[in-house]
Amino acid sequence: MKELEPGAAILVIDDEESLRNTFQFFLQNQGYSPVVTAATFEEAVREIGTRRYDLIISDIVLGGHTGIDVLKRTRELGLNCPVVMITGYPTVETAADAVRLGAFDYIPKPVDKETLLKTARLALKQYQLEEGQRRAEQERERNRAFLETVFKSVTDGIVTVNDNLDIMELNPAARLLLNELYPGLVDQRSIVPMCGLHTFSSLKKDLLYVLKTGQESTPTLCECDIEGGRKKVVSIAIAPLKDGAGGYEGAVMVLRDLTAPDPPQSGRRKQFHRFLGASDAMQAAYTLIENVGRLDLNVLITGESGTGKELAAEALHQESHRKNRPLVKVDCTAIPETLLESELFGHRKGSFTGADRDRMGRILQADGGTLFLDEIGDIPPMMQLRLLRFLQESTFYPVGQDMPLRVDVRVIAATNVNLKEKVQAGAFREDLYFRLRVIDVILPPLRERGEDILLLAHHFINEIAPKIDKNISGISDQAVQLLMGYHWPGNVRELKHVIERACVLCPGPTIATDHLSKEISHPVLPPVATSDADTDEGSQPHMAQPAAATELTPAECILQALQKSGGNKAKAARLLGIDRTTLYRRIRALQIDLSQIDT
Ligand SMILES: Nc1ncnc2c1ncn2[C@@H]1O[C@H](COP(=O)(O)OP(=O)(O)OP(=O)(O)O)[C@@H](O)[C@H]1O
Repeated sequence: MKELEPGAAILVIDDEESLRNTFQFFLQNQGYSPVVTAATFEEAVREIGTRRYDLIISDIVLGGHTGIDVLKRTRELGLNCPVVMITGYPTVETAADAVRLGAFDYIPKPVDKETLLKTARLALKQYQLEEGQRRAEQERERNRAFLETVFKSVTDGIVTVNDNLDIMELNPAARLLLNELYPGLVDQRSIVPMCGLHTFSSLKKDLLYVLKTGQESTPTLCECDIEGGRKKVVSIAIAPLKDGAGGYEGAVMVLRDLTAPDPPQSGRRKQFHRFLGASDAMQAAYTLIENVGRLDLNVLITGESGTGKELAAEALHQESHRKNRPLVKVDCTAIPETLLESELFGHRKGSFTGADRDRMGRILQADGGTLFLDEIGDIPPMMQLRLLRFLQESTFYPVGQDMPLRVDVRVIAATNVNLKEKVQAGAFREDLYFRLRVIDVILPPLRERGEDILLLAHHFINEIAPKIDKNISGISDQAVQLLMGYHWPGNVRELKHVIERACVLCPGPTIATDHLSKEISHPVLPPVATSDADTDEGSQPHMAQPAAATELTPAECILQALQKSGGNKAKAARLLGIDRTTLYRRIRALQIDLSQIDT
């Protein structure tokens, strides 16, 4: 009788080719698919990292490794699929050990096909059952995570207290507000000291009423003095904290800040943390970072190279309640693939060749603070899986350790590749993408921040010139035009290098066109797309490397685009892959004579 487990994927690991092939042939014949084989521990680990298996059948002796190593690795990766050991008679005790360590079962050699089939069916059946339960648990966990996200992101402060008026939980908004109303209260983990303040004289009475009767209290409006001689008006509503079984286990306070907002800031900000820039695009980025910073959510920062993604991560950390805890940065591409795992998760002494002592990973270093994962788009599939597990559970296993560690870390990731496209191409896990991108901050390229180019250029001159004993005070009009007309593929980082070079070359007080590099004075621009279809909305052609560059000057490129669009500037901007304002700015900066265009 064939009992198929449709789609059940099986990995067979054995260093003996004939056995591998026999198992594969037999199991495939029974309808299991795919049945993949691996000859070594390393090959098996690679396989486990690249696809999902429902069952692993492993020889217990594997060259320098054992089937138990496979089992451990599988569990370290957070995978729960059953592992069945194949064992020779002399190693039955090791096999029994394997079962104690979590193997599903063992089959002694020579392997009887019926036993193999029976064990495989049993393992898959039990796995199916457990997976069902796990999925239900995950569903509950997702709901819980959703509620937690709401809890963390609402602007009202939410505090839960028990019968003794001890603080059980509070969201980031409550933490901020309570810190203003009563500095130090949150650390005392009790609401009692606040009840002692004259302003909150009815708070204790209301809390006790709710705790005693299980009824909501009438919301109160409190006016209180805060630091700097300012006042805050806060409404407090208290309700019983239901326990899901008809009873209640404490009270929940909802604090709403009703203070009239400060008058709008006069003028726009030219600086924000380490960012410089007064353009509209940067004003929007500053406000977003301010608002998102204080919410304890994972953030994905995207933007072209050199747009300041690291600065954004620093600013988000500084704006959060974690600012006095560490901000740990990891450039995922700077660390070789083989070391990335131990760099992030740490390792135990002896867990691999060269691990001569315990090592604390970056995640643990970031406990209580923020972990910044730069260039996240390039991490290998196995690391994607491990990171996902960490983000789902806030726990992780250092390499070679069986006991998980729990940490409280906010993750900020950054990438200059289009992660959504990578997800669509199957190169980045979708579940990880959504976990990382609870909120995204998109940094604009420099070419879309026209006025910032000069602001930054002058800032860099003031920073660099004194360091090399130069007295440089300005930039010639022609050089300004070139800087304004350039498309800055390397963004602010490139601008800084250009100014550094110009300062070195400039003998007098003014930077002139001669001091600018060839890319600026004779830029090679991306070729003009030939049809609207080449520049559909989502593909942002200016962000991609041009497939083939032309030797046209910027002015010629613009003229060519305008010719092609019959003088229609919106269409020409689309063809060039820039927005209309940038096109207008460049036309002005390059003093392009529009009368040359045949319309
Ligand atoms: N708005 C800005 N104001 C001042 N300096 C900036 C600004 N944006 C970027 N920089 C500077 O430009 C350089 C590059 O910034 P950063 O490393 O944050 O960019 P990035 O987007 O992370 O780049 P990559 O993707 O290549 O890692 C740094 O020296 C940074 O200080």
